[in-house]
Amino acid sequence: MASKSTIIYTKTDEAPALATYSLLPIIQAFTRGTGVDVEMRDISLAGRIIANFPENLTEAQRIPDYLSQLGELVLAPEANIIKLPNISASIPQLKAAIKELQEHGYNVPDYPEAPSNDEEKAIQARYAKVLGSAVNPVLREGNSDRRAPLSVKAYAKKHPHRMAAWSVNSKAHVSYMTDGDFYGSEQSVTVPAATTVRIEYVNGANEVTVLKEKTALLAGEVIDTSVMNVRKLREFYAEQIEDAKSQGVLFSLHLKATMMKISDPVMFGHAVSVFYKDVFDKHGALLAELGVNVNNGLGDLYAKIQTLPEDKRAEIEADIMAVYKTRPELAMVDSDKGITNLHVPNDIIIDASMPVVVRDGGKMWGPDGQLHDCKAVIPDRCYATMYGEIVDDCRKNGAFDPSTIGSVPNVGLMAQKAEEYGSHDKTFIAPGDGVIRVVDADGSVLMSQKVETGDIFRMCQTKDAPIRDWVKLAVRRAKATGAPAVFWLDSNRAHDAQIIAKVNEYLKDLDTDGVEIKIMPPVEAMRFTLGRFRAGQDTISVTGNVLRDYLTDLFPIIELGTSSKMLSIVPLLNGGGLFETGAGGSAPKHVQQFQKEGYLRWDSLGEFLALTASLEHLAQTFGNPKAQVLADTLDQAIGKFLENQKSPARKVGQIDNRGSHFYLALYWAEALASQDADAEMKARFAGVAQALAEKEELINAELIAAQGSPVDIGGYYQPDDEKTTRAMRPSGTLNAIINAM
Ligand SMILES: NC(=O)C1=CN([C@@H]2O[C@H](COP(=O)(O)OP(=O)(O)OC[C@H]3O[C@@H](n4cnc5c(N)ncnc54)[C@H](OP(=O)(O)O)[C@@H]3O)[C@@H](O)[C@H]2O)C=CC1
Ligand SMILES: O=C(O)CCC(=O)C(=O)O
Ligand SMILES: [Mg+2]
Repeated sequence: MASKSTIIYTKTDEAPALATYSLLPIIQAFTRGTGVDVEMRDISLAGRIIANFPENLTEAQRIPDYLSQLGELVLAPEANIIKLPNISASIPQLKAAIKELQEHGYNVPDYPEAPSNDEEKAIQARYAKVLGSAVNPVLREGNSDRRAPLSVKAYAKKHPHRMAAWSVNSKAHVSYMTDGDFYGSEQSVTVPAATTVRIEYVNGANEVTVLKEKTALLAGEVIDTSVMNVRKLREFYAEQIEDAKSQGVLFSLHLKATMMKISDPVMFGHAVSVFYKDVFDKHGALLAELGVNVNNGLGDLYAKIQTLPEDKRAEIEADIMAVYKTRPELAMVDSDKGITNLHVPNDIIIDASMPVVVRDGGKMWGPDGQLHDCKAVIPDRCYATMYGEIVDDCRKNGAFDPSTIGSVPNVGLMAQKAEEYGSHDKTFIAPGDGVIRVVDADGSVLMSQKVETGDIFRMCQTKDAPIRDWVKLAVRRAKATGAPAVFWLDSNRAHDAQIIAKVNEYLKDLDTDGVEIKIMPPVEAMRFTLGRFRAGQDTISVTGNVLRDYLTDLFPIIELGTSSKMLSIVPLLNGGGLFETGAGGSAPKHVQQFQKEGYLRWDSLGEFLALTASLEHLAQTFGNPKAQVLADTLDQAIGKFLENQKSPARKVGQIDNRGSHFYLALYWAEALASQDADAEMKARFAGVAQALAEKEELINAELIAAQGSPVDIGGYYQPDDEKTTRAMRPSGTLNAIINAM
């Protein structure tokens, strides 16, 4: 396990993993001899699959269960982790990763989609630990503090990114259910003392089936239950499909099937089977026989009908094409390849997809490869209404101007799997009509929800200590910035009502002198925040976990063009630090471009910012002055990096991720050579700075020469180390300088 001055740097997936091959050697070279060790831990999707099946693998193939180890480390005060974005895998992605590992000679088992015996059930249970958002909830043992650093915000104002115009006649809008959703059914209680509860289903004949035997609760913990009525959900989808058709707008669906890995794939699946109803009406029995799972998208149907005789397969494919004649056009992911919003559940993910609708003037890509007004379907009212508000605001007031708008940082409640984050093992599909209820250890029924067959029941839990910490963090940020802090809480939501009571109570214990604090339901909070935003004023959003996720992509994408430039800190409850690299994800499109044309447009600014915060935390916690020098000089280097516009561009022939790392190294070495706080470091880095500066032209030439043709990295989920190192470190001149440090 890590020693006190160790920074753990995570190996993850896709674009950030590629960037790591280039950036980590530079970081390790710069920290050498300073008492700071930077060690890598593999928590990639492939690494986590491997870690869960050691007995199937050779000694050389095995990877320790680093995620569990880090899950323990975050409880310790010395924790210092730089966490890069990772894939939260949908089932199609998990299957693809397994297939790739098998092709690489790893004897990991197939994913049993419909386990038929105990052995298969055990395998599925092991894979469940790898599926979906399986990393972040384990590491986020603290609440979330995400904001645009002042230098980054100033840069964005000076160099505003392009925002598409909004027309007052735009037909873009957000559609949500009016009843039968999670919002409408929520119940919530706060338990006064520690206890355990049982979740059980009771059918019409009063027969009880236990769904989850025991859930331990701490004193003061808030629990809530809610139900999505799927009959009403399907009616809603059908109406919205018709409405999109009659309005002539694209139909789009925005869910979080990756993070909300149990409930949202089911909601996604209902959209697929309603949209392609004619196909399922006609071929339902055959498709069921083939094991088609609509929750995995239409892509699953296409994959499974490949085994059919040619004429049958062609008939089904023709019936799919016929659907498009009667339905509205779908929002597209890749119109050239005919990949729609409903193809897989992980292509359009709400936190990243809705901000792009706002950025692009209310439009999404249509089947013709052009942008069109869209209907954004977000079934549950808990969070949909605030998106409705921002879309309406843009239609009324036009596009936001990044050169003048304010900033909306976020303080998010997420520690210890707060709210929906911890609901996965308490989400059930109702086996029949009846009730699902939560029963206390003493036999009293705490909550009872009416369900119909197939309904989605969800229970969440939110511990008291994280809530106290979150309120404290909000006040701290408001004091530090002078910006008002708005708690986005809706007293009409049962869960929020419980949280509001706690917020009001805990605020009394804090020094709130001179701090403006408000509590508003999401729609009003959005209205209030946007008014200030357009006037160039900053407003802190203080939210639960889901709004944390949504707002920390939404506002950064409007303000900065991408959420990857955010400072994203998780002050761990026990004193350690988790430093996330931006607020965005692992950018799969960037990998496609890299493989096709040897150009990586991934911006590592999030890594730079996280590293600065991590070094600073280490310096202050363990009194390491060299780490403070590294942090201060890195901060200066980032300033110069922004000023000189050394972020990756987008096209071959221009600076890419690798070139941006070179400039960071150059500026960091120059700043170290110019400081006077540490003479030894000053002397050591003088030579490095000089060598890098002298070779600037040659290094750039070598880096640009590596672009422009396809790159083979030997795998997508498990790239080959040697091939990827070669691809990501193509400048012999730069490597020689870094390796000699
Ligand atoms: N913290 C975490 O671990 C998170 C993980 N994820 C995971 O990431 C994957 C992809 O999610 P997705 O919804 O596509 O969202 P992403 O944020 O990964 O990507 C959406 C778009 O944002 C832009 N972008 C994101 N990061 C960068 C960057 N560093 N530099 C430049 N541009 C960037 C890119 O735009 P453009 O194409 O215009 O360049 C990219 O195509 C999923 O598997 C998801 O589960 C998602 C969020 C957080
Ligand atoms: O854990 C996940 O699946 C995604 C997390 C995310 O999007 C975020 O924290 O912003
Ligand atoms: Mg997010």
